[in-house]
Amino acid sequence: MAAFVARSPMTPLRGHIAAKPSPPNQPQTAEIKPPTTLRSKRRLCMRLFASSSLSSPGPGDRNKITHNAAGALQLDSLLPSDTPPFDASPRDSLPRPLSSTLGSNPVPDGSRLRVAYQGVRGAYSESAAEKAYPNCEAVPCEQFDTAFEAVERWLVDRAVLPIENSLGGSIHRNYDLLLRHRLHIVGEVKYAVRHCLLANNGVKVEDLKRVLSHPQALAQCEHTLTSLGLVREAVDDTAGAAKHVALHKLQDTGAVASSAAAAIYGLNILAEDIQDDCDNVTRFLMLAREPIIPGVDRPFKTSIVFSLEEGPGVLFKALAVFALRQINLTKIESRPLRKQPLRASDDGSNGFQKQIYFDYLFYVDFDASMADQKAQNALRHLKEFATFLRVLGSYPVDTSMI
Ligand SMILES: O=C(O)C(=O)C[C@]1(C(=O)O)C=C[C@@H](O)C=C1
Repeated sequence: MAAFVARSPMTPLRGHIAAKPSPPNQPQTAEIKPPTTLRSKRRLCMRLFASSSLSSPGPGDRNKITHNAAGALQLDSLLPSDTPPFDASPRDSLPRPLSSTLGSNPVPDGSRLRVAYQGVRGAYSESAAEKAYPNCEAVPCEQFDTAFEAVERWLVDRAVLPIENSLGGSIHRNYDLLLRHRLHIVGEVKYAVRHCLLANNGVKVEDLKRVLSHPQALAQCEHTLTSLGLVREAVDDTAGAAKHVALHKLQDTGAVASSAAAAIYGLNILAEDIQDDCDNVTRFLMLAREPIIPGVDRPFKTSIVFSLEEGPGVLFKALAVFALRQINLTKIESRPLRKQPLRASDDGSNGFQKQIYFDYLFYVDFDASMADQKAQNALRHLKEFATFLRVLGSYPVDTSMI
């Protein structure tokens, strides 16, 4: 069995501005209306910054924005002032109202949408961003947090980030970041992920001892990599792995990445479609500073997050608010409630010792628009006993052929 070594051979990550988590204690169901005047736009901008614990962007902020060695966007408060500024051109300093038309591109003033993704050129996330917003300017970001922050700080217009994969499961980090940040889900895009085994010119499969890739990609190719007896090393993204192998002309190390990454970094494709199942699809979320106006003209989905009191049947009761109204649930995910991960029962009535429970946040996606009365009633019902509830977004279902 091949060993899994979780370390990054890439340039060490620089510290980025950590967004302070917002306490999940207030229902966040209110919509922010698009601003109409420049002043109200500025006010909205300030309000958003205030709520995300980040200061509003100004000339000084340019010093904090850089690209790393791999070319990805970094937000760094510790950089010297002579660091080359990121091209946050004037259009980024003026807030633009978002339209309710998904995928609207180019934006009304004729400029292209700037869309943040995690990874470097050739990452699947870049292709997903281009599928979500054709002709956009895809902006590479070093980490998921960086992409969230880039939208919050008006450096880009949108972010497209993976949330789940049909083989590897949920991308937990992004669930946690959805709650920590104040962005809204305005759409989803499904992308068929087809992994290749890449190596430098002249390197054969039998020369390989190890392989680099994103942990999700390594997990999606578990059988193939095990059968080849390769040691796995996790890096930040698949294309970054390809770039590293090419840059260092590695002869005993391959990368699991896309055919696009092979072309960009000049690697050979030793094997195609090496994922464990040919149906390998990653679902990405499209994130914006403002929500879209939910409609009923096409299939919509709504994503929420809530927490509950401990007690028998409480989760059953929570899910029943949807079942009672014939609302189909498409996804449920639980994550530790970090602010209060454990809870001791104060009920000593059964004569046993106090019990310690884990406390959770539940993320649920359901098949209904917030414009639908049924969905509003279901959430009103849920609010009667949920200790916290936030609507993350109500957006059109991606029904496109993958
Ligand atoms: O590394 C990449 O290329 C990515 O875009 C990231 C990512 C992920 O986070 O799941 C996206 C799609 C694939 O599932 C594998 C990796």
